[in-house]
Amino acid sequence: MERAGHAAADLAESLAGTGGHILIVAGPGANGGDAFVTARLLRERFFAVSLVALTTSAATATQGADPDDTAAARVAFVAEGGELLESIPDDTPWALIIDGLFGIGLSRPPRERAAELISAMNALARRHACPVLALDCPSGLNADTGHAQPTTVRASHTLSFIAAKPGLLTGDGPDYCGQLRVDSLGLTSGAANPGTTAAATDSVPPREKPPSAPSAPLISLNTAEPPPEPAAQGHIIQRRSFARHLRARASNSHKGSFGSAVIIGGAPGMAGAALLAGRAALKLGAGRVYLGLLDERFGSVDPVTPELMLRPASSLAAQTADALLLGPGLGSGETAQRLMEQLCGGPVPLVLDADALNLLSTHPALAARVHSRQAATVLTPHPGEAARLLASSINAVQSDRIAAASALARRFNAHVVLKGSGSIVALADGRWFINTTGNPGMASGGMGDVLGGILVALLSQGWPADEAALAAVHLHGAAADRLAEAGIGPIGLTASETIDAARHLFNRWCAGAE
Ligand SMILES: NC(=O)C1=CN([C@@H]2O[C@H](COP(=O)(O)OP(=O)(O)OC[C@H]3O[C@@H](n4cnc5c(N)ncnc54)[C@H](O)[C@@H]3O)[C@@H](O)[C@H]2O)[C@@H](O)CC1
Ligand SMILES: [K+]
Repeated sequence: MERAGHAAADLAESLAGTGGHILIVAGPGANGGDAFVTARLLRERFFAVSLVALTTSAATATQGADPDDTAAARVAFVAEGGELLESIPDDTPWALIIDGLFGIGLSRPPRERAAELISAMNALARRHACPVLALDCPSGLNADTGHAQPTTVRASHTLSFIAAKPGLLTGDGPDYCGQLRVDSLGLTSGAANPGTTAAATDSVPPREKPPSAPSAPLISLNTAEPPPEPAAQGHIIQRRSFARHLRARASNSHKGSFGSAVIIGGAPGMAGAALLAGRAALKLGAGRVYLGLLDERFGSVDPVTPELMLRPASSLAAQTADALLLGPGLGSGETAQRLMEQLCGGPVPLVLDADALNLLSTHPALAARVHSRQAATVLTPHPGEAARLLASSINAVQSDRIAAASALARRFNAHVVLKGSGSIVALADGRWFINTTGNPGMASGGMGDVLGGILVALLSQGWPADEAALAAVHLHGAAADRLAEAGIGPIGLTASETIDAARHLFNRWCAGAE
């Protein structure tokens, strides 16, 4: 706690500037203890500190993880002349607000005085345009799941202690955390050095308790399935998670060296989805890309990308493929269903996206077939598709994205990419990863098709499906980030632009240029 307070005071000092007034809100547990230590240290550094405690009675400060430490921190603050205020002083021009109300111990929605303090912190930050530093986790955000309560501190900065928590990185987490820093407090070796950002350390700590609540809605489709067990440890996707496959191409290679990707989709009116996936597969290095369109009137050439080999979908069912993507614009008619039945049993890696996932959710025989596949399967649902697959609701999925992705991975014996802010990759063996690349510009039409195309391209080039899923998600987001940095997004970022940026970045990664 003392180390946490020192790390927080250092960051607070740099955020507050010189001589400003700092408001600190302290809760009843160890997060509040961190706040008392921070407050004491900032006073020692001559800052004007106003500390408001959720409970001003020391007797109630005994329920947290480390009650003795919290009580001692409170006593030390008071002993050095600090005052516990009942309410936030009016008319103070705050230079910084520090949220030490709740951390990982939030156990219920904030109500009454707790909710009032959170609302006041948010309102004062807006009024004074001052930064808000959340200690460990913004109060109101579930640090395990990334689910934010209606009343949650909207921090501009979050200093997370020891390691990043999964809920800071997915779902509502990134929006409420602002800039995230992780300080290991010297307690872990290697990656998580004090002051590093979350992206510099790839471990997120064990989930301390089973995912809250989702088990009932999430597993209602198959009651024989055991409730979701949290994996021992998750990871943040880093380039090193898949770097062993990033290599320059041999000079002595030909298009057969990089495999054939087959993409099936593009029902009438939805050819665009399949074309985007095809173009992504081509530009991310598949040797040959066959596009099986259900809309047979579309013709045999895409004039924009004549390299794509367009065929009637039915004729591609028997085509030799090294990897298969089923779903972009597939529709849900009988033809789509028949194609899925035909192709699901094949011996090559299979990516199921979009309408293919919807068919899976409504046809139990298809689901059984996918579960028993010998070759790898990757499912790439967005939260709505995940909810349908789990016979659940989008809210339930979003309230614990890691549990939802892991439940799908178990149910379908597949690797699962649950898309959205902080995409989750849950592998069939139980490991899970959070992706930290990407930006809101990716919430636009065709982005999912591009991800599917990148994925099938890597699979056709022989990448193992687990690392292909990690790489595709990470690259897709990194490409969009690169475009946003250049002002091509986040507003108005298009899926097509993301394909070209991903190609550029992938070549640089493979050349070891960055
Ligand atoms: N575990 C460790 O090794 C470290 C923990 N640290 C701090 O300890 C924190 C965890 O401490 P705690 O386990 O005490 O948990 P918290 O301090 O996050 O909160 C638990 C307390 O809040 C109360 N509470 C929870 N939800 C509430 C609600 N909605 N309304 C009113 N009261 C509510 C609980 O009854 C309990 O008293 C971390 O987030 C971090 O800030 C740091 O000091 C660093 C080291
Ligand atoms: K907090």
